[in-house]
Amino acid sequence: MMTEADLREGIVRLSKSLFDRGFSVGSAGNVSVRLADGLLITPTNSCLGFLEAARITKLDREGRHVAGDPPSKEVFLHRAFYDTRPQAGAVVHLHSTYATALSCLTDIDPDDCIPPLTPYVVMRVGTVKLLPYFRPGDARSGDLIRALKGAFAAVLLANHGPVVTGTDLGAAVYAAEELEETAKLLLLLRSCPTRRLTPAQVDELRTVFGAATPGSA
Ligand SMILES: O=C(CO)COP(=O)(O)O
Ligand SMILES: [Zn+2]
Repeated sequence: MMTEADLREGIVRLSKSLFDRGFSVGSAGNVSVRLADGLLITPTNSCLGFLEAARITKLDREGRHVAGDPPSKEVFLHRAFYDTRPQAGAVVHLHSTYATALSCLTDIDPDDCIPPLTPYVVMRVGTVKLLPYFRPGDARSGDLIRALKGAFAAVLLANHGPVVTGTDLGAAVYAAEELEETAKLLLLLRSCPTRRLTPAQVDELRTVFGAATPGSA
């Protein structure tokens, strides 16, 4: 069983890993984990590369500030996922370059904006819904996630970036990385005739690996 101290250290370590590899820049992005009595989330305006475990924000189950610095202004995105997906143990929001580029295109399918190009995006991420643009910190984006009733493990915020869940922080980070790499492939292949996995191939992955699909983590 991980202690709160372990989870704080995990947020510091994996957030730095994301930052060091260019998945976040400046003070963009935020990371949280679910606790039995609330959640831990990165403080607002913090850089994912330079977090301090003791300053990570703790909120209680009602969202009240219990410890650490003031929370990310996107905390409602994270709480919307925790409240609607019991299997979600962690949430990662990034402005990673290729996923954000994809989120700005006018011709992507809002119900399947990261189509099944490779097995791992099916296994780690599942179907991704595109949500309409609201400014960062506007609670209406949280309402849109709640309206999905937990059916998606990940969403793409239009002209902004991805919000990805996993059963624990490691799984959420892997899924965010897989989403970003698939967005990169989609953009690299944009002008090429491209083979996608067939529905039967997607179903096989879901059967064999219990892949991340709508309705699972
Ligand atoms: O990604 C961000 C806004 O969308 C960063 O916001 P915070 O610094 O408040 O976490
Ligand atoms: Zn953001």
